[in-house]
Amino acid sequence: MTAIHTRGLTKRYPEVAALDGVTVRLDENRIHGLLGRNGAGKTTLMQLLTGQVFATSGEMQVLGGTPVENVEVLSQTVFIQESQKYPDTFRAVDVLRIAAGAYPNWDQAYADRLVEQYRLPTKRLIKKLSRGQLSAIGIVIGLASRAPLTFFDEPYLGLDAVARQMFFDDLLADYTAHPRTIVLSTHHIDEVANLLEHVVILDQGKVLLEADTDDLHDAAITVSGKATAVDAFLSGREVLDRKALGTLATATFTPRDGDELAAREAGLDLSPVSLQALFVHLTTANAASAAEATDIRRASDRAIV
Ligand SMILES: Nc1ncnc2c1ncn2[C@@H]1O[C@H](COP(=O)(O)OP(=O)(O)OP(=O)(O)O)[C@@H](O)[C@H]1O
Repeated sequence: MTAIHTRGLTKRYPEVAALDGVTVRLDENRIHGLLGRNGAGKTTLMQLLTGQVFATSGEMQVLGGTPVENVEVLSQTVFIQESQKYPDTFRAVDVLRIAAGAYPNWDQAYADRLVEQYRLPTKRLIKKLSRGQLSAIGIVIGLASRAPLTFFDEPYLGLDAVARQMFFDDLLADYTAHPRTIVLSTHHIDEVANLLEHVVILDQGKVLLEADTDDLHDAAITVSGKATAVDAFLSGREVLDRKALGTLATATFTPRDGDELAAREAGLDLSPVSLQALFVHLTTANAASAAEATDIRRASDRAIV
């Protein structure tokens, strides 16, 4: 079943098209990664999908309906934003009490456990909390609400590495026990790569790549070895990236049938391309990478077949 389907979704501001003809399909009960460099349009897409801003044009279906002023859809949705503001007199305990009343699937015992785990001082005024503690409030709400559709927009600003890892572990454990659709925007790609089942990469408001992460692994391969052997092997192949260090070279390319065997026979080491490497490569030189993203998508489509 599809949780989210957009067609040609566009949001124009006077100076910029924050989203420009975005067509994506996100299946339900999966963890989707929304990746993109600063200003790519990630937050805007989430704001549109949660009815917080209006589209300029295009269509979207969220849990079978429009999210705009639709209580039925919005009551099943939680959106954790990095820039969430709270009234000056509020303490975390006040926010959590409101969240408990707002989300039908709220699990209070789980929320209490998370509060302890993230060492959240619930009685202190929110305006006195550190950046990481503020993020922890969002994480507790995002997880304990168990909303069928959960959006996390960079939810861990200010969290230290331990707390961040804790969040990824909690997310995976709770998602496994209570499957739901999760959309996570992040710049920490390597840290979440194992968690993501499907990714959408946005660049300047457009979809650069949409693919299942399993298929991406088949869509590009990294070879390394002696530079002369690597270059001989790459001849006639679609190269995405090549780096040399002295007499050694590493290159990422789009494989065709039989390429893995051929690389081994050429004495090269093979490794799956990392999502982070692919992301950096695709988003650094936009014009060239749009064509490459199309090639990778074709390759990942072949992998699906
Ligand atoms: N309310 C607004 N008015 C004008 N421009 C906006 C508005 N909101 C977003 N934009 C612009 O739209 C583009 C996309 O912004 P958005 O916040 O969606 O990006 P993002 O991918 O979430 O970025 P980041 O990773 O830095 O948070 C940016 O160029 C931004 O400046």
